[in-house]
Formats: sequence, structure tokens, C-alpha cells
Amino acid sequence: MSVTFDINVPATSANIGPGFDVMGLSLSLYLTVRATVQATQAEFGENSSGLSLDPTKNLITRTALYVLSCHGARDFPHPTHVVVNNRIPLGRGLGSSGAAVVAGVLLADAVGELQLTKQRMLDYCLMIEHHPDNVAAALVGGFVASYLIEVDRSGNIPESEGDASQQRQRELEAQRQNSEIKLPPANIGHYVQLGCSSKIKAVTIIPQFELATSKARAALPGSYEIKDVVFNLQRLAVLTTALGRETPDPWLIYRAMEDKVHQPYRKHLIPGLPEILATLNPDNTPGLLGICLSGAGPTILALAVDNFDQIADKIRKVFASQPDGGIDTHYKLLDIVSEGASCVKTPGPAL
Ligand SMILES: Nc1ncnc2c1ncn2[C@@H]1O[C@H](COP(=O)(O)OP(=O)(O)O)[C@@H](O)[C@H]1O
Ligand SMILES: N[C@@H](CCOP(=O)(O)O)C(=O)O
Repeated sequence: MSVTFDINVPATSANIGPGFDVMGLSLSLYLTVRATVQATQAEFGENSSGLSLDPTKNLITRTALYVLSCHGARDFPHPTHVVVNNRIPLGRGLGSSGAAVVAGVLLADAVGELQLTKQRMLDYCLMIEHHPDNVAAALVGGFVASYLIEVDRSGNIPESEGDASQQRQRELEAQRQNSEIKLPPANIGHYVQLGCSSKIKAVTIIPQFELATSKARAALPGSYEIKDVVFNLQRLAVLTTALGRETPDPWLIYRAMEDKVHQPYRKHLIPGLPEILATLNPDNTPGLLGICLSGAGPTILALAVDNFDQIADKIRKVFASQPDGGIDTHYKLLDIVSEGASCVKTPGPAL
């Protein structure tokens, strides 16, 4: 008799303009993982993205192995067959690494029969992905604000590729060989799910190049002028409520999605970003509510209530008109989903 677990984790758009490392929206684009325990064969299966299928290297399985080892299990129950179907594009600012970490924690919880609460799962996610915005939204769903209690992460913890350079990964790997496994302290992440009008959809324009979150974070300055911090705090406070109004106020939201903390420092990594942010507004683009970089980029997120395809066309044209032949893009119109990550258990023969 086998048991199959179907794990579903949504993509996320983090920051939403001023909420750097704070805000996240979960979107109707999914990473799915199917794990079958006590099948006839031990094997790591399909991964559409061409990522490593070595369980000690792949972010989903590395995360699961970390959580299992925190519970005294050094490996997956044997044999475990894992099939990954990833529809979230990598390195585009749609939370692929956050989704992989969340999936890994759910995978360990399922195959190890750990019965972790979502709050405890968030602790594990935050030991690996150091900013809470993506993982909190992917785990619980909807429009989510979160903060993190500072913790010591030295020791034997896998690091999300999104946050560590390859050099740092090698250093961490060397440290891990010699250190004790580090359990997360309890309650290191706190979140609230905020209201978001059902009229709002996410127009996502996804450039056909990858930008590692680690690179986009390395572009940020070490300190900020107080006027820029205040600029973001003012907008963020308004944004938390403005998106929840049944009839959203376009100009209120448009201004509330402006940012001076991360986008200005990342613009050289995303050709066309300044022009896109400066060109489209609710007067010249009906239906538009606000526009920003999705996560660390390069995807552009436009929140809108109408004229989705026209909004997408305008943004795509700016990318297409960049020097040296322009930048190819894909367009996805996504819903903001209120359900976060889930895992369904099915007893019986599988695959
Ligand atoms: N489904 C997945 N399985 C394994 N690793 C993944 C998966 N999704 C993302 N990753 C890892 O996360 C990296 C991308 O993370 P990051 O630079 O933060 O971009 P993103 O904005 O997409 O989260 C990938 O290069 C890969 O190493
Ligand atoms: N707050 C983070 C969010 C990164 O999101 P991702 O989807 O690009 O991984 C940041 O802006 O660095």
C-alpha cells in the first residue's frame, strides 16, 4: 500500500512597491509536488525546469531534508518518489525560491508525519529564506503583511539560492559538514492577512531573462536617508487598507505603490523599468491601479480592475523598444488567490 501527497504552492509577488521585505500577494500560478511513499522504486522524478534532481542539492528536497533532520530523521522514508511540476518561472520575481522552500517544508511534514502547524512551518521557511514576504504569502495565501524576529542562523541550515551567492553556498556547505543541525526558535515570523478587493487582478509582464534575487539585493545601499524611509512608510500604511476597499481608488493606490527603497537601486538591472513606472498612470491607462517591480524583478506587476490586455500591451511595448533588439516578455493575467499552500493525502496505489 502506498501513500501519495499532492502539494500545491502558489507563486507570490513581494514588496508591492513600498513594502520591501514586508508585503506579499499570492497568485494563481503554482508549483506542485507529488510525493509517493512506499512505492516500488526510489527515484527523484521530473522537474520541468531542468534543476538538480539530486535530493541534497535541489532546494525543495534540501529543505525537506533539513526539516526531517530537525526531527531526528536523516533521510526520506524509503523509497520516496518525488515529481515536481514547476509553473513558476525561475529568477523572475514571482517567488519561485519561496515556493520551493514552502513546498520542501510541506513535503517533510507529509512524508515524516510531523503534523506541523502553519505557524511552525513558517519558522522553518524563515530559517532558509531570510525575508518573510514571499514565504508568508505562499504559505497562508492572499494579501499578507509580515515581520520577522531576528534570529541567529549560523549552523547547519540550507540557504535559499535566492539569498546566497554560489561562493557563499560553498562556504555554508563547508560549515554544515562540521556543525550540529539547527532547529528554528518558535514564532520567528508574524503575519496578518489583509483585505484585497475581489475586483483586483494581477497583470504580470515577465521578461525573458533571469535576475537572481541575491544579485538584486546586492544592488541595495547599506543605509537610507530618513526622507526616503518616511516616503515608503507613509505609502505602505495607506496601501495596507486601500487594496481592501470594495471599490478601489486608482490614484490613492497608484501613489501608495511608489517606492524609494529598492526600485531606484535596481533599475539598472531591469532596462525599461523607470520608463514603465513613469509612463503608465490611472489617467492615461484606465483600469490601472498601480504598478511596481514584482519581488526583486525583473517581472512587472500591474494591479488593475479592467483593460488588462491593454495595460499589458503598453508595458510589453516599453520592454520591446529597449536598445539592442528589445526585451522579449510573456504576459500572464493572474488572480490573487486567498488559499495558500496545501497538501492532500491519498492512500492507495499511485503513479
Ligand atoms: N521548483 C524549484 N525547485 C528547486 N529549486 C528551485 C525551484 N524554484 C526555484 N528554485 C531555486 O531558486 C532559484 C531562484 O531563486 P530567486 O533568485 O530568489 O528567484 P525568484 O524570484 O524566482 O524566487 C533558482 O535558481 C533555484 O536555485
Ligand atoms: N523582498 C524581496 C523579495 C524577493 O522576491 P523574489 O520573488 O524576487 O524572490 C526582495 O525584494 O529582495
